[in-house]
Amino acid sequence: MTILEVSNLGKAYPLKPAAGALFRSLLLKRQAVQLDEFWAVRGVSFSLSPGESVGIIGRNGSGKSTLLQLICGIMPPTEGTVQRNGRIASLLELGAGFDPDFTGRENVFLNAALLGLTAEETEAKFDEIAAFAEIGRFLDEPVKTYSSGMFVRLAFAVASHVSPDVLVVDEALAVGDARFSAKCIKRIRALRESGCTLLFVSHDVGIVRTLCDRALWLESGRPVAMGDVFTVTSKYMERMFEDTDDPPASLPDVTGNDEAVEPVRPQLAPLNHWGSHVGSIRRWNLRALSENASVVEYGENVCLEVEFTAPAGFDPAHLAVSLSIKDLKGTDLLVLSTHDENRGAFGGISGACKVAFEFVMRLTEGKYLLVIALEDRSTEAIQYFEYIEGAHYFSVTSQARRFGLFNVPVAVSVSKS
Ligand SMILES: Nc1ncnc2c1ncn2[C@@H]1O[C@H](COP(=O)(O)OP(=O)(O)OP(=O)(O)O)[C@@H](O)[C@H]1O
Repeated sequence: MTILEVSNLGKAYPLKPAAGALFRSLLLKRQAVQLDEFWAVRGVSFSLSPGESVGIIGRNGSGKSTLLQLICGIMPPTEGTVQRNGRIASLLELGAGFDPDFTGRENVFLNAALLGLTAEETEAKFDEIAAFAEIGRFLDEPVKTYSSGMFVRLAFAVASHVSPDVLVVDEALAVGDARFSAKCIKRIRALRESGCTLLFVSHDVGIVRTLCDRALWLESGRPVAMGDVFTVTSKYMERMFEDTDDPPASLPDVTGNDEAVEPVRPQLAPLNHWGSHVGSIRRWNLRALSENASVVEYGENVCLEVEFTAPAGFDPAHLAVSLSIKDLKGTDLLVLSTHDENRGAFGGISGACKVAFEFVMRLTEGKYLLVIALEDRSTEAIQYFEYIEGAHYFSVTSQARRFGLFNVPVAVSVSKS
C-alpha cells in the first residue's frame, strides 16, 4: 500500500512578457500576448509507503518548497497528480492554518481541526502540545504578537502531535534556537519510529542522512536522482564541490524512480571519488592484525598508510592528507589530518610520498567506512586534489558488549561523600 503517490507532477508560472512585446500588443490590438512559462517543478514521480522517509535536497530555487506545496495541496499542479491516502500534517508556510487575531490556544484547536481532529481529540492532546511549544503565557495572546520563532514552535507542536500519517517539514522554517531544533529532530525521530512517513526539505545533508532513508535531488525543478540517502547525498555533495551551473552530466535524467542510483553496497569501493586530481592518492592500507583489515578489534592498534603523489609545483607546506571514519549514514565520527597533527609535515617534499596515521581503535561494534583525502589547505576553505569516500570498509568487533559509539578508557572511583 502507498500512502502518497506522486505522478509526473509539475508547476509552471507565467513569465512576464518583455515590456516591448506588451506595448506592441496593446498598440496594435492584436491577439493576447503569448506568455512564456517557467516550470518551477516538472516531471516528478515517486511513491511512499507507510513509515518511509524521504529528504528533498537541491540548491536554492531548485523547486523543493514548490514540490512540497503541491504534495500538500497548498496549490494546484499545472500537470500531474498527487494521491494522498492519509492525514498529512505540514510545516511549510509560516502562519498557514493560523488566524492572527486568535490566541495561540484557539489556533491550536483551529489548526488541529483543519488536520481533521475533533475538539475532544485536541483537548486530549492539548497539554502535550502546550508543553512541547514552551511559549508559556503567550499561549493566551493573539498570535499576531508572536515572534517567528514562537510561531514555528506552536505550529510544529501541533503538526507533530496530531498523529499524522505523513509529516512534511521544510527545514527553512526551522528558525528556532539550537535547543528547540534538537527537540524537533528528536520528535521527528520518535514519530518515524512510530510509523509516520516523513518528507523533509533541508540544505543540511547531515540532517537528511540522519532522518531519511531515501533522498530526492532536484535541480532546476527536475529530478536528478532518487534513491538511497547516502548515495544520492554523496553525488549531490560531489556536484556542489564541482559547483558549476551546467546540468549534471554524471547522472541520468530520471523521473524520480529509485533505479536511478544504486543503493549503497559497502563491500564495493569507493562510493565516491572526486577532486581536481592534480595530485593523486595511489594506494592505502588499513593495517590492524592483517593488511587491508576488514575487521578491527576494539582497542587494537591501527595504522593507516596512504601513498600519494604530491601535485607538481604546489607548495608542500600547504599540502595535507586527511582521513575520516564515517558510519554508513555518512556522519564523520573521527577526522584526522596532517594539517592538525603535524602541520607543514610535507615541507620540502615532492613526487611520491607516504604518510602513516597510527591510533587505537576506540569505536564500538559497528560497520564503518573510510574517507581519504589529499588537500590544498592554502585557504580557509579546503580544496580537494583527491577525495575518496569509501576507500575502505571495515567492521569493529568487541569482546565485551559496549553501548554508545565510542568507548574510551575511563577511571571510575567511588567514595563516601
Ligand atoms: N509564485 C511564483 N511565481 C513565479 N515563480 C515562482 C513563484 N514561486 C516560486 N517561484 C520560482 O520557482 C523556483 C523554485 O522555487 P522554490 O521556492 O520551490 O525553490 P527552493 O528549492 O525551495 O528554494 P530555497 O532552497 O531557496 O528555499 C524558483 O526559481 C522561484 O523563483
